[in-house]
Amino acid sequence: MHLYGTQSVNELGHLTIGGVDTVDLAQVYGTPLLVYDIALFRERAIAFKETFKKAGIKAQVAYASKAFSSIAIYEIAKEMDLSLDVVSGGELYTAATADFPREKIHFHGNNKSYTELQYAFDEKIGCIVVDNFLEIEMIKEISEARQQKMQILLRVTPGVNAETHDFITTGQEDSKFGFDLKNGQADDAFLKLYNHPYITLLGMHCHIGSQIFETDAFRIAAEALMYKMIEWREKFKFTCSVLNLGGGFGIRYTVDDKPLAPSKYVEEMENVVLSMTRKHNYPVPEIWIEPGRSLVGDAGTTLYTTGSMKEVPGVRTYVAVDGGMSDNIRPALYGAKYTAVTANRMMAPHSDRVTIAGKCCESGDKIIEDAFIADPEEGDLIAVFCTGAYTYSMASNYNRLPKPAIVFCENGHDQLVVRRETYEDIIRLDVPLQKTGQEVSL
Ligand SMILES: Cc1ncc(COP(=O)(O)O)c(C=O)c1O
Ligand SMILES: N[C@@H](CCCC[NH3+])C(=O)O
Repeated sequence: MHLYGTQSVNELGHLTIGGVDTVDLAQVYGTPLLVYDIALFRERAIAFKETFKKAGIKAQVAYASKAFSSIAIYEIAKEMDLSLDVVSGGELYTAATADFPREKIHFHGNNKSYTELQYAFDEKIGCIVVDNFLEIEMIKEISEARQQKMQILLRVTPGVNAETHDFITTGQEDSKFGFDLKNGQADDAFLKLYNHPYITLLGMHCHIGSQIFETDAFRIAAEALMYKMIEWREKFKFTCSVLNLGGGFGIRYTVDDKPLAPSKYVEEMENVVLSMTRKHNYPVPEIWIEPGRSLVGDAGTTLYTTGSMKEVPGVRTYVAVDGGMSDNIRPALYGAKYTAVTANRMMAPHSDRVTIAGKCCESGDKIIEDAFIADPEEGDLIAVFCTGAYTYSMASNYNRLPKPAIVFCENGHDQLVVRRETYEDIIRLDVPLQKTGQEVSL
């Protein structure tokens, strides 16, 4: 049994997270409940930052908050002196509500709307990561109309195919994101922005994919971007001051995943940048990175209560829990694998092989096939590990299930940071038909 971060087992045989008994958490807040180990988040943030510091390289570590966005996690990110990636007006609004330092907010997205871009200017954020030609025109128009400066990075696709699930690779040429580095698009984008009175081009950005376990792909991407930067200096006498290499650092969902320490990814990037800048006498750019999953993924654990069970003789036993694909779509969407334990009976042998099913009306609503838990009983508390990234942020109200509550635990204390949805929340946007006395014809 692999435990993460501050997880432990107390004298009652209960799983604890951040020094808090998960059985108590379930009683106080109900289930499903998403519990974050905040010390683990902090540890990871420090590991990324310290590696740059040791090498004496100026850096920004931006939390890619699409992985999990809430006011409280932005407050923790602020405390940890991280920067922040947002990909929508909604994430920016959440960041503004958390009073996140605007100059450390970077705005991403392959189809930012005019309104979203205006909002970014209103908030005077630190940087817009420009993704396409339409966006270039919109940013020019807004900055000129307002006579307001804006810093930008150009997002490019370096043609790197990182080994991960097809849907979560982004650095290959056939991608909806960014300007192609090889076919001249990136140069065209550069020329449209170069020497603009209000737009300050800081440098280049790429993000090659997610849940990556090797450093080669990052090295190849970093080299490709550095070569382009060197070319722009030769051709246009322009020097990039920022190289943003994105996120994508893998975590351990199951025994098959072998993630590297944060320092390993960062050191590889540093080595490429330092050796190429030395060789080409190029000023060392600031390196920016954007970890999402590796900051929050294994810091999150979902607690479910077991309900009905069904044995299909000779095939499998289904153990149903009180959540499902509505709070974690990743197994259904990507075939993502997780591990689980029986949190209220950690000392019992975890030798029963079961399928943990959700409660949604879909046969594919399975959280884990072939989970090994204690001999299941109705009312057990199942803890599914590593659910901190891309679960709540991708959650839905399918079957009108209310979204779970979220609790942060640290040093023996727990705090509710997102309350559980109620049935009133579920219908809050519904507009009943107006009673006019006449039938509505649609
Ligand atoms: C541009 C960008 N940056 C950062 C991330 C964060 O990736 P991860 O959560 O894998 O670290 C993503 C998501 O893949 C992304 O699209
Ligand atoms: N949502 C994906 C990752 C997408 C990363 C964002 N570009 C996942 O759950 O793994």
